[in-house]
Amino acid sequence: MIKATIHKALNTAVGSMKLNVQLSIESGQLVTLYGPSGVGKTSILRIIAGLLSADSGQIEVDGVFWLDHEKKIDFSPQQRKIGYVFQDYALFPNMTVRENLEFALEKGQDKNIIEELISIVALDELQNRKPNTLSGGQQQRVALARALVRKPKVLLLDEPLSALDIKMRSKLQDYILKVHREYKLTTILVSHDIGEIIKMSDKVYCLEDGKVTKVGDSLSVFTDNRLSGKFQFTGEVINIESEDVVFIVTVLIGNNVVRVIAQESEIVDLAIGDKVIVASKAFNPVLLKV
Ligand SMILES: Nc1ncnc2c1ncn2[C@@H]1O[C@H](COP(=O)(O)OP(=O)(O)OP(=O)(O)O)[C@@H](O)[C@H]1O
Repeated sequence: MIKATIHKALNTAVGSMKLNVQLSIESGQLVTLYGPSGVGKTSILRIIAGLLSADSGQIEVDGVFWLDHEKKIDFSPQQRKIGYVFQDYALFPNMTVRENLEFALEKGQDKNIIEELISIVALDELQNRKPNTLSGGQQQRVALARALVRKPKVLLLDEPLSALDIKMRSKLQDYILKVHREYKLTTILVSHDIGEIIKMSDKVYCLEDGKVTKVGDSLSVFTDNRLSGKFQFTGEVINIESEDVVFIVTVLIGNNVVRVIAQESEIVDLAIGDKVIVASKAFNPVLLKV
């Protein structure tokens, strides 16, 4: 179980912002941090990893305090059992896939973990290649495997899939879920993709201006239980046009474009770029802003 209380004054482009969050994550859960750019999601991950110091707070993982500001406990990043995957892979370009993994081994650590990880994320054929000869998805599989070499308890994923196309994302989501379950990890993911969040997470924390505004299981957080439809898709509004007495809202769902007829009352709050849920209600499509 991870219990964290984090306080940190951050300097944003428009002045200072106080990061004040409390997280409570059961062991084995996959939890997502969701919110607009600049609300402090990466800072939370970096503070948990020990890469950024909090002004005050506590981080307790399975009964061990990694951080207790009052008691002056502050574990180094090496002492925290963390695996960290970034959006930009951050692999060593001059090393092969296998060497990238071996470099992460601790002194004296059993090397069998390397074979195991190569096999679990299907890197057998690629293990002697250099990162710049691999696709983004393949590189991210290497980064994921590398983050697991030291057998972390906690896996931190900072928008790991946002540079990948939809097909690759879906494949990588499956790999992440596989390792999350197989290694019984507690995983914290940062993601903007609501479909991804619903597919992957047990719980989601919505953040605004450094504070948690909503927390719960992903489906109820994003639908607010307002919908009982048989299907629900999330997408982004790419056009709104009026036609006679109704409006046509064009929504990009994955790589499909869907046109939904809407009443004026449904579109008053809606703008291009908004995330929406398209669902069914009594056989009619309905739109709901997320
Ligand atoms: N070490 C630091 N000290 C003070 N302020 C910082 C520090 N690191 C980041 N910030 C500021 O904190 C704010 C939040 O940044 P952060 O990267 O945590 O947001 P985010 O929610 O992850 O955003 P994005 O989705 O764009 O990655 C930014 O305005 C950033 O400039």
